[in-house]
Amino acid sequence: MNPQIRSKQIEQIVVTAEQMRNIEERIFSAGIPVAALMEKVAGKITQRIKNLFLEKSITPEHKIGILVGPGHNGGDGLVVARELYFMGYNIVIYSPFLKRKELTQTHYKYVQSLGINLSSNIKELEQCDVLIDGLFGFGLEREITGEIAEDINIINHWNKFVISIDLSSGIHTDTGEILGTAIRANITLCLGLWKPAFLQDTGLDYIGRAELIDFDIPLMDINAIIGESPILNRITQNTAINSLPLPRPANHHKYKNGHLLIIAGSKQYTGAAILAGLGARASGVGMVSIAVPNSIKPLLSLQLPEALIIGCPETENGAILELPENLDLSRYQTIVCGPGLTLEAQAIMERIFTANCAIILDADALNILAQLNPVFTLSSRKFPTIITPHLGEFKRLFPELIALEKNQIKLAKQAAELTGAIIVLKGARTCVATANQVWINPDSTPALGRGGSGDVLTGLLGGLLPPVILAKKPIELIVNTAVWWHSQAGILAARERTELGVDAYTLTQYLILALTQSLKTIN
Ligand SMILES: NC(=O)C1=CN([C@@H]2O[C@H](COP(=O)(O)OP(=O)(O)OC[C@H]3O[C@@H](n4cnc5c(N)ncnc54)[C@H](O)[C@@H]3O)[C@@H](O)[C@H]2O)[C@H](O)CC1
Ligand SMILES: [K+]
Repeated sequence: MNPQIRSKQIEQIVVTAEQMRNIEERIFSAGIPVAALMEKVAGKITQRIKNLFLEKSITPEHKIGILVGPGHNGGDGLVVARELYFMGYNIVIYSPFLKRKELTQTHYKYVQSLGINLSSNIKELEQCDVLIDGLFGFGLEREITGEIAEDINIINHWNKFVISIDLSSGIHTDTGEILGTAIRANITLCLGLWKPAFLQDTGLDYIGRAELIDFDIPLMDINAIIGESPILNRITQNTAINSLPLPRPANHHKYKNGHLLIIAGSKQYTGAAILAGLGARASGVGMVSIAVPNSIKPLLSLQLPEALIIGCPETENGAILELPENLDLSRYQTIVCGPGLTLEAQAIMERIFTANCAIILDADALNILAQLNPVFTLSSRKFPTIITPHLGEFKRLFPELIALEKNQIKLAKQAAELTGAIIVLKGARTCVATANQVWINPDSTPALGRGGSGDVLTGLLGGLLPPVILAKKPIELIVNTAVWWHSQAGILAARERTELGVDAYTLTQYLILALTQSLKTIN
């Protein structure tokens, strides 16, 4: 198979520890010997580590410490140690275990026979320039305690450059939770297929930069275990770009490209409406109408000359009191509601909840919804509903779920099952959940963690929906596209302006730039 096509398919897949074990079992029973596979995998890890050493100017004079666990993660570590030793690197192995799996023990015996330095004192690794962590991989199930936990804490305290094999030791493969303690890696080389730990906020600080090392597991074996439509999926550049309405049909006029209504803003939070409008601008939607309190209408017109600004009667404090009576909501394919509304805009919500088109609820619309029996309100909707809470808003909406579950992927999926809405649970690793599937955005930047960045996402998503709805296509995938695109803009802006330089307005200016760059690399 063409390696590029394979890589596009592989990068979308996520497997749990159990699924990985089952896939592994299939290929072992098909005939590849366990030792041969370990040799192949560790060879690929060694090659990648060698390149990382070149990038970091680490030469054979430097000292490399290898942490070796009792299972096959330790086995990988030992093969890497042996190969680096033969390349001339100065290696010291630390493996404080009395028992090892058979294959791991065999490799241990061999490195011993080669005379590679085996240390029994963690302090001796303090002289190392780099540490390679082969303590535990997807076989870790219980808490790390005792001497090995103390060792890990000492290692973390040293702040050395650490490369973890498969998973940073101590992280639970499926939940990303820290089991007692965990190695704080700079780079983690995930083996074969992505695991859920890489896609959740909990373990990210320990995983560092994540890279996938493909070792040619046949796709038929993967598919036999994960099925035709796997529940958990990674959003990739490929899936995101493919869902965009590009190229546009030559005969499309503005209304064929869809009409979005944004209901947002107040005297207090004027910027939120502007940012949502600028997010929508980048989507290429045919028409944007923005309903705001009357007093801020001139400001919106100035910032968004292409939009139709609808002034609404307002409360004493400058929030929307009601929508104009003659506002015909059936003209829009999508309504975005929420950014900067304040809780005072509660009176407009009944019309929004019963609107006969797709609605996207964000920010204050979610805070208002939280007071109105969210599960009942959302599940009563007859048209598509998307909600975009961060964890704080999610807690207010679904306190009963939060009481029983911590895992963000499960939480989002349960909320989608309960309500029938598409849940965009925002975080460092935003996930998009329907009742049947969850998609996770694997790449983002902490630069996006600031006020207004969510308003941009909501506007962008709002603008992307109408053409999809007009084309009568399913909307889930375009939600993924919005989440991915928004992050890519943040990543590009952070690269050019540092993580401090990505205010929400600047972010809007990077949306089209990020898309242009992606389109160049995908072709
Ligand atoms: N993915 C693949 O197909 C391949 C994976 N490889 C590597 O193998 C590991 C998984 O190996 P496994 O032996 O199943 O598990 P681990 O090495 O992660 O660890 C299990 C080992 O550790 C003991 N243990 C578990 N928890 C604890 C604890 N809290 N404290 C102490 N000891 C603990 C347990 O009893 C086992 O002995 C995978 O990550 C890859 O690195 C292959 O090399 C190639 C194919
Ligand atoms: K590891």
